[in-house]
Amino acid sequence: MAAQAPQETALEDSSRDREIGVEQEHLDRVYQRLEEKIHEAEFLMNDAAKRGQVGTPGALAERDAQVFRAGVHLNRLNNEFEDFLFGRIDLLLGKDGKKGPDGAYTAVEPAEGAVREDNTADIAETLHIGRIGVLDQDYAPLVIDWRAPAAAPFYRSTPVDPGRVVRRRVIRSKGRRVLGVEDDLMRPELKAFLGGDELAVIGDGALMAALGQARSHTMRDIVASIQAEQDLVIRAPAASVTYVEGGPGTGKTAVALHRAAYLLYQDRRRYSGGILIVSPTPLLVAYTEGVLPSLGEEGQVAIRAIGSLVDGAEATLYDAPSTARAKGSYRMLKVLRKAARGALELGPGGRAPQGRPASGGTAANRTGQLAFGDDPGDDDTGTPARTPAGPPTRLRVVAFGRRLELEAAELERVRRTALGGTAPVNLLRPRARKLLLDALWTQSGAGTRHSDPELAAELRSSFDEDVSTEDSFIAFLDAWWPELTPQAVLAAMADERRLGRWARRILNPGEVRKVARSLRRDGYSVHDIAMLDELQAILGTPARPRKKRDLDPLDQLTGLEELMPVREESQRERAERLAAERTEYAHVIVDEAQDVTPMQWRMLGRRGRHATWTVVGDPAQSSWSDVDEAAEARDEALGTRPRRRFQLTVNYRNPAEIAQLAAKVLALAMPGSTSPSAVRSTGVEPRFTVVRDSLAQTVREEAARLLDRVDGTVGVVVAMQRREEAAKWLAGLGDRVVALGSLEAKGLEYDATVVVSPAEIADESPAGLRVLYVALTRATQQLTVVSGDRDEPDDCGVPDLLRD
Ligand SMILES: Nc1ncnc2c1ncn2[C@@H]1O[C@H](COP(=O)(O)OP(=O)(O)OP(=O)(O)O)[C@@H](O)[C@H]1O
Repeated sequence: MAAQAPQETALEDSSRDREIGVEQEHLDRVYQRLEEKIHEAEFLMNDAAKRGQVGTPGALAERDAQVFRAGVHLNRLNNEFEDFLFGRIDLLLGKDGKKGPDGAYTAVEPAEGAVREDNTADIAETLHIGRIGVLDQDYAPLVIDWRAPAAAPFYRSTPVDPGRVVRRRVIRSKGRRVLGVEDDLMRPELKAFLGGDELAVIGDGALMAALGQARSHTMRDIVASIQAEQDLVIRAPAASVTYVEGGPGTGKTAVALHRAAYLLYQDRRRYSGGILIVSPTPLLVAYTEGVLPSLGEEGQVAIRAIGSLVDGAEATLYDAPSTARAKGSYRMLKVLRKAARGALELGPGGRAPQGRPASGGTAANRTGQLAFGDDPGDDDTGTPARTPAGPPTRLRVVAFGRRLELEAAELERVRRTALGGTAPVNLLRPRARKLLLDALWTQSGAGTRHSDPELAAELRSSFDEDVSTEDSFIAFLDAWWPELTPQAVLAAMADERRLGRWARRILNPGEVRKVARSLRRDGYSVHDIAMLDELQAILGTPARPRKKRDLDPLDQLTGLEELMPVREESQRERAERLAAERTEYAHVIVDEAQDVTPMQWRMLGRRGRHATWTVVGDPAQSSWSDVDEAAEARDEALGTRPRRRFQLTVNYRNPAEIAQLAAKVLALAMPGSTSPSAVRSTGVEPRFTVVRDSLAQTVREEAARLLDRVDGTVGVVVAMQRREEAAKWLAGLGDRVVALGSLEAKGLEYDATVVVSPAEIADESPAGLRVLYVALTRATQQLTVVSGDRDEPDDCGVPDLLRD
């Protein structure tokens, strides 16, 4: 942390106070203006409400639009009131005298002669940067929105390439009080004057101050200290695919979130189609979702875990690595295609296999349409405990006074014909119905009765009408070609024998057994969610008549029903409703993209068919074993859109001491790759210890020790198989400490971490070394490694994997 130097002189103190006073004055003006704007917005809303429900439709439309705009504005102002102002730049005169829409001069480079020959210059423009823009009564900028072009130099300017910036200042405030300022000089060689006084320079680096702060359970925004290489990504044009790679702690997640806010600001209309941010775990969603509201967005951005992308199903279970490999790979696609068609033949009427959720889980329960007859039981063999009810094997109807009958073989032929091609199975039902009617018509012989085509057609149509309204025909069709749901097909795959049939020559018998067994559990894994989504695409959703929302007659009159929810719903409810209704997005941001499996890429691809993309990841942290197959799937999902690649190179999270240790594992996991350079050092080396009395006791003591040493959070990272017991080890230590499995640690960070048995973590999956690399890079200050026997620690407790 950038503590104040003890030898700071009284003179320095007084110039600091003076500069704080200057910024306080400005902040007071800004708040005064904000209050005026809030009153304006409130007045607008009240006034519009008072005008009541009278007037022409046009006037009512105008009223509602006004209420809508005022509501959004008010909400924003209220949200942004805290720590509103955070930056300032002092600039030289620009090349031309042109101003942009935000009232600031647009030139990036200084005018000739802006710096005098004796290396002195005058500050020609001062801009304050904040979370949203504020203009004064004369439309001069009091605060520039951080996403506006005029704010870019605040992030981009460096001493090597300063542009017009002389001094860059970060302002720290709480509520309405300015607490401190930190300056960086971009042109240290220059003597610059502002209003006749020499420009003051205070403090020693805002970035270091930000990085040293204690961590909480939620992420903070980094608007005040975005670095130049990060800013390039945040402001990259949205066209096509922006691909960002960088090691742990380089700010990929932070950059992705700020980019969402930036894109919305740049082109709100275009992104009203929604921005989807996909995170690997609900833990990471919870950690990051607070960042966006503080960036001034209200609802167009959905942050979802990859296991929560399918409505009505939520991933709560983990798959063993080998099961996950089978479920996530492209091979599963072929299995699902077979299963979707095969499931038709099972027919309705039985009950869902044991173990699927009793409510909300199986299609049978949710839609009442379908349940399968057999139950795999819980044993490893997957032997069916009962035979399926099966589809009906005979169709009997009476038409034109004759009894007609289709037997099993004929029905099978009709089914095959109907299933030909690749159309979604559920959408083929009308075709199957037509083919059945054709077969019955042929059997009736009625087609030969008339040579006149018009009469023949009439006869056929009345035949179709008669048969298809007959109760026995309707019941048959429902049983023989039921509408399948993804959940029901997945439930059908829980039967090992059946899955073995559908997966013949695609999965090996061991995989079939593991996948079937995993599908008999109560709940879903992230991989199941991608399978459900794929099945939805394979099955298709038959069109249904749309239910009309109950509308106020006045809304219908004005045609403004879309605006009404603003008055009825909170912003959050509205955002949730929009997110739930949305299936495709205008921009998709994928965080931790290195872990996305081929099947998951297909799921994401369906949500961004017409989208632009930001894909953020680090191959060295990938927990997915077949990196090439995932890359192929990613390329397929992103299509042929051109890619723009960025690399982030600086590690802002880990101190050098921890980064150096993690680099040893990186060298094993991905020989030849370079680690990002750590930006700071704490002087505290990682601590190594071995199990003393018991693993539980040792870990507990080490966690308690770290809780004493840091102000913020402590994370205890264990192999996935230990995560439940680890939570018990920490009981009673308070909520600053948490236990998490290695895969859950992805993307998160803590002040200090205890990594328990590197060997256990590394041995847990084929990508184990990369998972260990993730585990070792979570701490912002201190790291303790606890070794068990399996780690083969040396005399100093250093495990084999972490030795030189
Ligand atoms: N410019 C910055 N100013 C202040 N803090 C920053 C900056 N960039 C990154 N950080 C901080 O560094 C930490 C790491 O950032 P982030 O989690 O976005 O990294 P990441 O690249 O996604 O890491 P990982 O790959 O390990 O998940 C966060 O605490 C973030 O706030």
